[in-house]
Amino acid sequence: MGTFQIEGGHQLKGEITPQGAKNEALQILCAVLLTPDKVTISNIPDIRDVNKLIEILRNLGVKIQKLDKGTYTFKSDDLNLDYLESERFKKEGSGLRGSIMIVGPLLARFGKGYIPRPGGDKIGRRRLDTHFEGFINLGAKFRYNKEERFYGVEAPEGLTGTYMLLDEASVTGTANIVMAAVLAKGTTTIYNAACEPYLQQLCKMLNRMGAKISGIGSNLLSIEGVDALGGCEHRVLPDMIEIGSWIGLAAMTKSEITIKNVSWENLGIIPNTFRKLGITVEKSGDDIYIPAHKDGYQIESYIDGSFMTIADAPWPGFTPDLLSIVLVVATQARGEVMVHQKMFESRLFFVDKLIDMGAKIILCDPHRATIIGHDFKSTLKATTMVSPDIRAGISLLIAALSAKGTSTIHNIEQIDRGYENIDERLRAIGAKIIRVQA
Ligand SMILES: CC(=O)N[C@H]1[C@@H](OP(=O)(O)OP(=O)(O)OC[C@H]2O[C@@H](n3ccc(=O)[nH]c3=O)[C@H](O)[C@@H]2O)O[C@H](CO)[C@@H](O)[C@@H]1O
Ligand SMILES: C=C(OP(=O)(O)O)C(=O)O
Repeated sequence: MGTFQIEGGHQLKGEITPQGAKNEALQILCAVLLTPDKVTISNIPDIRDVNKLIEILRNLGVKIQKLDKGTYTFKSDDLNLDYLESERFKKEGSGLRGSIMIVGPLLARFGKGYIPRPGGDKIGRRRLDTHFEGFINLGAKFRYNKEERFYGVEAPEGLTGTYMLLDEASVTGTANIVMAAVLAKGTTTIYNAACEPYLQQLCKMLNRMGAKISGIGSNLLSIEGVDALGGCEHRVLPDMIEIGSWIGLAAMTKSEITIKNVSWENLGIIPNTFRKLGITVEKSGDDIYIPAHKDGYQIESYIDGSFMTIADAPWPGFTPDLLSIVLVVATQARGEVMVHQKMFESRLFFVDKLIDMGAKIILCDPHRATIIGHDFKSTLKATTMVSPDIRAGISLLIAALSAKGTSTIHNIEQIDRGYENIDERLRAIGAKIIRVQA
């Protein structure tokens, strides 16, 4: 278990460039399985989850070449499908959430797809029904081995397009079904589709490969099946969750930070949500400029004067992956806010650690926390903590950077899952953080 030691209380200053988006990269990497031709992808983040998925692709027989930092070519012309039934795959496939998205492309191209129960954050129930109901709708046969927690779908005769109304707008579920439908016979219509920029990027990439997808960016996708897909080039967008994390970090440490090349048009409601906390988020070309909040930041209230709530929702709503950051930033705001995490039932428990550090938070129930900000009149106290999941981890790190004294965060592998080289990048803007090897 790796550890960070963080000396808090220092203002940071400078520029930070976001990495490529983790959740987009996981989808895009799975899409390389849909064609025997070469696919070139750039801006792939060098993070644990992505590297694990690249390893799975390699073990599946995908020929992978690294051209440059973040740029790889993939060629899936001679796959080793036996790997899917190996003990090794059972271990490697369950190491991350994103591995679930190899099933759709494999089913579409080879008539079968298998996956052990995927990993990812332990933040509540993470069911896969939407994925498999989608495949079944397309004509696949489904089986599940309860003992081994191993899922399988098969369609030796191929898939057939149909209309489907998803039971929820699942992000990875929509990506999986889209990747299966692009090679199905006939037209598939997916209503209540997720439409995060991750998915928009995936659909645009698939169209460049020869797919016929319309409705991109909406919750109604239409996919006219084609016989085969070819190669393409694709660049992963900057990671909007990292961008939100840096906005929170700047405000909470009263630092002046420029976040470079953020792709503003793909940030949706994120900048405005931080503005509701009173944070100045300035657009400067394609950068975000956050001035030092010397006088703190004041949480807005609603027009009628009632209490602000920040809640998650499928895109274009506010992503659940930034609620933990909103929560930690609110601990030093002027005013009160309720954070309502609707999607996941175990994602707010980390507030205990913030309370230990001196934050004023009431956990109303597993989904809702009320935060009363200190307005910097009292700083958080340094402590020792364990990172329970990726976003709680970064939130605790932000808390530690703002706290008085030296904090220790264990289990930083959770943070490394999604943040590239975070200690070095934070040191470059003045943070006092060191990585202590396990
Ligand atoms: C690898 C990857 O891309 N992971 C992301 C993906 O996970 P993932 O695709 O696993 O998450 P899903 O979109 O399937 O669902 C997330 C949770 O929200 C619930 N739910 C979902 C849709 C809805 O309309 N109502 C609802 O309550 C689901 O029951 C589930 O508990 O999307 C999540 C939701 O944005 C993000 O937190 C994860 O970072
Ligand atoms: C929940 C997350 O990731 P995963 O779905 O990979 O667990 C996240 O990125 O916040």
